[in-house]
Amino acid sequence: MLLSTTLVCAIGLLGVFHLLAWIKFHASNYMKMCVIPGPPQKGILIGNMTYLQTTPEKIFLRLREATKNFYPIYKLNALHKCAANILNPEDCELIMSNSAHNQKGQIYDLLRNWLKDGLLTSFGAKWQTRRKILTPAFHFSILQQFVQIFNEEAEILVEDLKKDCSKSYISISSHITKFTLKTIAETAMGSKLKFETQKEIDYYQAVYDVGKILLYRLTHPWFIFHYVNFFSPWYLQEVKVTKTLHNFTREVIKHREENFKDIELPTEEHEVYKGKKRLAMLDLLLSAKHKEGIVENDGIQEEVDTFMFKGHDTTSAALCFALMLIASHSEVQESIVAEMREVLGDLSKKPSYNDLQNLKYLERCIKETLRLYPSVHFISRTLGQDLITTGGYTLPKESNAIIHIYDVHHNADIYPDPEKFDPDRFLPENVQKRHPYAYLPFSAGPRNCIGQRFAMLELKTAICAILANFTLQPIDTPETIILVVDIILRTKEPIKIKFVPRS
Ligand code: HEM
Repeated sequence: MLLSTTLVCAIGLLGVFHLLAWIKFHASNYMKMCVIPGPPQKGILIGNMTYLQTTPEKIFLRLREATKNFYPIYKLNALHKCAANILNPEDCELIMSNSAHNQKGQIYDLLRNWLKDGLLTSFGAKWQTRRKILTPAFHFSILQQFVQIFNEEAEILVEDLKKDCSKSYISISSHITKFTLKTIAETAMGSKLKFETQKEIDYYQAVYDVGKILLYRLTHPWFIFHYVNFFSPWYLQEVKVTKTLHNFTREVIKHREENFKDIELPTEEHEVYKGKKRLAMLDLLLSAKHKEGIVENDGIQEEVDTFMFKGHDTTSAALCFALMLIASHSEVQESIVAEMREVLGDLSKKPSYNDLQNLKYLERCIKETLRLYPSVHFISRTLGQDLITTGGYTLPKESNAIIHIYDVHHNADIYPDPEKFDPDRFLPENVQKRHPYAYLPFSAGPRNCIGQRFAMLELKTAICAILANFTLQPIDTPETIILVVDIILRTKEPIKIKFVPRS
């Protein structure tokens, strides 16, 4: 009896010590960050939650307003956490170039039910091993093979658009999302989706539903925290949708693994590059599992889910914005088509990998699209050590830093007349004049986007296929769309464009 009472007391005391240490740690971080300016708060706990608890379009505007008022840095508080919001290239560099700050910020907890601990969300040794396994999947010889898939899927997209082009406009986002989802499914998992079977339709619906749930959590920031999320009205729906997503990818992996022997995996690393057969990213993971035992089934699933998410939503948003900008700037559209004629000879020719590399003007248009509308408009890190910003503020170890890529890209001192669509900003001589961290659509430093060259090729292929078949006329324009905060930058309503068949 005495022993058990002593044990309970000891555990209780330990708990109290832990709690005190935890309070001391957060209070000390809070005090250090107090001096950073920021929007008005309502007490320590509520902080800026009410400032951010409004509609997604108003949150978007409030963030821009905060940038205007507090540049180059401001703080936001929620519960016991304080985040520094970083707006200038110099501080971005301090954080992104230093691998001590490689750990993602708390906001990524939103994604953990779905993506678990995949390449996007993991850090440390696990992230390093996975990045090493997956990097060969983006070697140029593998990307060369993917161009065929991009062309096949772009052709299906064009056929889809042809069915609707007699209408006065097409709301493009569902067409484009299907294209990018199918493209990533085939390249990442070796799986050709048609969205005809019930399982595929359910998966497509689940990808859509999970986006809505994540947006709800993002705009009700207390639900970002796991222990609070249990009380979210969407929690059970999130569990159900996540199960559908996981069941689908688990089955695809199982099927691919059963046929694993037929896939002719490379035996040496250099054979990955020489392989004549199309290799899906999943094959590299299966190879790592079977040959080296360095990744388990759960690990493979984390990565497949991560690639399905990161590989479709980002490119879909970028393609929608690019098409809107091209439709709204007829002179740019003509110049892209003129370049296509020059490089391809005949507009109906499917571009090869080399053709795509030679479409330099189109590349500048895509870069400028991603400047104006960076699909990933913010990223966040947990700082691995104290950091002193260029303005002299100390950001303590373990505090969160949010890098607002959107605001860096819209800074008038870096990009004069920042709302103007001007692809020539990306002429080499103009790029040279800017700070290397002034353009961050794919992030930068060790945790940059592994799929950036993949994305550029996919976007170019789709735009070529569309412009070879249609002239685009504007319905929505940069002036009429309403941008909203989401994990990915989106418009409030799907973008509308008129597609006129090219004679
Ligand atoms: C226009 C298209 C794309 C944009 C704008 C984009 C942007 C980004 C950004 C900003 C990051 C850093 C995220 C962070 O630090 O939190 C990132 C990471 C990542 N991206 Fe992309 N991405 C695009 C396309 C793709 C594609 C097509 C794939 C896959 C095929 C992909 C896979 C990933 C992965 C796996 C990561 C995590 C990398 C790591 O932490 O090691 N992305 N992307």
